[in-house]
Amino acid sequence: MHKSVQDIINMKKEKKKVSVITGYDYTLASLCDKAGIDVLLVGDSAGMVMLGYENTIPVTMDQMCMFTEAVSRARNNALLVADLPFMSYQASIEDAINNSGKLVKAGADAVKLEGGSIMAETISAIVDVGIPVMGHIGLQPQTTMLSEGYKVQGRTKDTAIKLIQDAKEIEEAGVFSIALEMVSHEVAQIISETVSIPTIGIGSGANCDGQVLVVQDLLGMYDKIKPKFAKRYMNLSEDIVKSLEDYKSDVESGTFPAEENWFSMNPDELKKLREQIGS
Ligand SMILES: Nc1nc(=O)c2c([nH]1)NC[C@@H]1CN(c3ccc(C(=O)N[C@@H](CCC(=O)O)C(=O)O)cc3)CN21
Ligand SMILES: CC(C)C(=O)C(=O)O
Ligand SMILES: [Mg+2]
Repeated sequence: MHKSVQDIINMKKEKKKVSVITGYDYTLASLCDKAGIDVLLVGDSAGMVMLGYENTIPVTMDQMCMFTEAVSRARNNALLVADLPFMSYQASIEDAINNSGKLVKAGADAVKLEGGSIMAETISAIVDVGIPVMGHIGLQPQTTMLSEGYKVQGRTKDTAIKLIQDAKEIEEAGVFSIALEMVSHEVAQIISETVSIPTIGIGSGANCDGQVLVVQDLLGMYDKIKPKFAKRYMNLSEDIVKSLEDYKSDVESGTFPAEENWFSMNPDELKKLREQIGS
């Protein structure tokens, strides 16, 4: 049986750090699950990493459902959380509930949405119908059209107080965990000490209750943005390009395919064929 929302909540009490990976496809999600990652997040960053958009704004519910279905076929162990994409929950509580239901039917155990106190009512409405919600405060990529890009949040006293207040209000509204994206590490620590549910940091320092990274960032295969928090455990792009160059050169030289890569007829059948067609 895979991990439950309650298992993740309990990890904070047991002082165990929660490992979260954002992934979108069957193949990589299978490997994440095999590695024992606690939570697989089907993030709306899929729009950038899988579909090549500039930001997460264009991502649709249909796309999120497709990625969620793919990851759900891969997981045996992890909890599966899916992002509600831009405009799938902001316009009305009815939208939020309907679209959360779609992600659950696609295989998610919980949904994640961006926003602090202004989302409190929406969060409790989704939780009330029986769908667990992960919060997401700090940098909110779905609202960066209003600001100047992907910047650190909570560096001043007043923005810090707002973030702490947001965390408390969404905890009160019923989230089981809160993603803290690009929050100054001091504020992330205060929030983590204040709320009783696990905080999951990305670019928010070491005192969060867990960490999240995008799998393609971790493997070093997404080169378009290189945020300082995205530690590269491999430089897979280099290896992939090298392998593809080797393949191209093997095709051109005739080194590939070799005998081990092809299939033969039954020799008797080949003989009969030759006789019949006279070759
Ligand atoms: N592949 C990928 N990884 C992510 O972590 C990610 C996405 N996509 N898409 C959605 C958001 C956008 N994120 C981003 C994107 C860029 C920066 C960035 O450029 N950061 C710089 C500037 C920090 C500053 O000084 O304000 C950095 O050096 O970290 C940060 C977060 C995080 N999320
Ligand atoms: C980075 C995480 C928190 C996310 O929201 C995403 O991958 O979309
Ligand atoms: Mg997201």
